[in-house]
Amino acid sequence: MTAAIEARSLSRELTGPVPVTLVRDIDLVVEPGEFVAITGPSGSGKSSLLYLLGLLDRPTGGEVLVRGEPTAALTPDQLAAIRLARIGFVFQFHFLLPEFSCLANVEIPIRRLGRLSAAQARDRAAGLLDSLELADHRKKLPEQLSGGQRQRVAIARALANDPPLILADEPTGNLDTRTAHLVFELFGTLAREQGRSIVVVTHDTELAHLADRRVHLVDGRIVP
Ligand SMILES: Nc1ncnc2c1ncn2[C@@H]1O[C@H](COP(=O)(O)OP(=O)(O)OP(=O)(O)O)[C@@H](O)[C@H]1O
Repeated sequence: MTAAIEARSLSRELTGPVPVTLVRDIDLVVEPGEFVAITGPSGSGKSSLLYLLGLLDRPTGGEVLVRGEPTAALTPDQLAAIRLARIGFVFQFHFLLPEFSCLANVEIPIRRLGRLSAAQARDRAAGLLDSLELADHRKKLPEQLSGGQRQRVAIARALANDPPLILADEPTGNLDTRTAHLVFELFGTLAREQGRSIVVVTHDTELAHLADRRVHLVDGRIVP
């Protein structure tokens, strides 16, 4: 099986008067349908690794392969095209557009992809919200929802491009324990039932146990 995403000897250093190593020598393979949690203390490099896997940052050593394809030689436009086609991002802060309804927040990125008519885009956005049990909240503004509901809208938006890979950086950092569990269970469902690969950064080791596998970072390295 071709890995959804793979890191080979991945390193990221910042040069300057005091060089900083964000991640060092990371080898990681994430298979289709696999749900992986990246854990580790604050400052251990979790976000840095996720940004590299998401092609939002470039490594200074090693490489990232998407579906077995090397990415090192690609231009910024080519990297953006891969992100658009293959990766959905979820962040700690939902970044929903406050003046638009939940439906519009999901519909707008679908329309930007330019593949569907306005009516089809609206139907798809509504379907995504329904599948995340947000059917009753389509017309509401983000501020009218709870934190967990808002994060579910953000996940629906991340699914706009039907990505085989979802990368999430502390998506439950703002949520209470019960809601955080529900969000992790949702990721598990997206992996098991829809075959998507999910990589979630969390400092919460209990939540991480809801993933199929845990990768623990200390000082930018994977430790057993
Ligand atoms: N642009 C930067 N300049 C200098 N140091 C940086 C920069 N970005 C990250 N760092 C440092 O690199 C290390 C790794 O940061 P990173 O955000 O990846 O860790 P993290 O495990 O996600 O932390 P947290 O759980 O606190 O979000 C930290 O020590 C951080 O201070």
